[in-house]
Amino acid sequence: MSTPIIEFRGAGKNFGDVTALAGVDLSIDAGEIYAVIGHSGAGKSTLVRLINALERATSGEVLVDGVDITKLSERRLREVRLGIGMVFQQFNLMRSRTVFGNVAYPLKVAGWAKADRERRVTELLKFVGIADKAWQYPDQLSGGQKQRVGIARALATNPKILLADESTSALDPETTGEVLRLLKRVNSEFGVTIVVITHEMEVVREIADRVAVLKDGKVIEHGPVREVFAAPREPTTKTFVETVLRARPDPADLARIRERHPGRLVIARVSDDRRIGPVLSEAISRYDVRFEVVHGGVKELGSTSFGSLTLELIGADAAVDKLIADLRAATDVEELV
Ligand SMILES: Nc1ncnc2c1ncn2[C@@H]1O[C@H](COP(=O)(O)OP(=O)(O)OP(=O)(O)O)[C@@H](O)[C@H]1O
Repeated sequence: MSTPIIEFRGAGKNFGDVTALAGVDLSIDAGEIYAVIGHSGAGKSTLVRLINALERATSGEVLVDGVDITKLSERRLREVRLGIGMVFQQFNLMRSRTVFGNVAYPLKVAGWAKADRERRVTELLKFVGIADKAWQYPDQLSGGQKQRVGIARALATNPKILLADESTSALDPETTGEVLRLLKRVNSEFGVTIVVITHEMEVVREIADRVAVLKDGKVIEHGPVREVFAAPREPTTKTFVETVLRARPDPADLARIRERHPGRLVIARVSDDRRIGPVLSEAISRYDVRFEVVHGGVKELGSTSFGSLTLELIGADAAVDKLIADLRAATDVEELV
């Protein structure tokens, strides 16, 4: 049985007339990587800020390690916050301190002895791969290196939870990939629960076990990443998934496809458990319909693959209708009209 380390129970947050979060129910297990995705203004930062009580919920409960933190005094909250690390995309490093000094800072605040601090900082800088930069200043570092310092600093006091804000990504895609792989190591080697907020589905695909989609302050869909990718239900989720797959022809592609393919066009979602092969293999013999794959993309996710294929179906209208109906029994199919 997995144990929730963070639980939202009907949690809401209003800023005056603005409802940033409304009745959020969400449960994050110890040791998992949980992604929260949503467009700008959906409420992601607010959700994360409720976890370390930088904001207080205006309704409902937020449990961290079984304790409802909405009811705690500031003094008790400081203790809870010690168990939660935070990595900001804007880095928030102190420019006047060296890399070493930045990572050592939270240990100093927590009252660690000098020798212990030095040992811990050295170990952390090695772990994040910037031991050789210990005596440099933030301004001398690249974005990726700064992010590594931020991760080392966030891990300094051995938090159980790490909150990572990837939503205003200041890094190029390659560096983002390196940072995500580092976060994965933090999770697998130290068992740290990671909550990552993002507006990129590629980030979700690369790193997360489960994902929640936020829209207008509500969780509209959540589940294991593989399931959400294979069968997104809500239109917002479908759009996010499509940005990763790039499987849907954009209007310019579609215009070119139409010039060469006058038959009816459908987009079929495919995954390991949504196979269209059996239906298509009988297209000619059973339906007297020819088909051609005219566009598509299939990606790997863990041990499964998923994606979308755009097919041209050529045959009598009634026959094509029948084939589409049988494809629909196997998966989501959309006709492009
Ligand atoms: N301190 C605040 N005072 C007033 N309104 C706020 C405050 N913080 C957030 N909001 C509002 O709450 C809503 C959710 O904001 P939030 O920052 O949580 O969204 P987000 O999904 O993190 O967006 P982004 O991706 O742009 O950071 C928005 O309408 C925002 O304007």
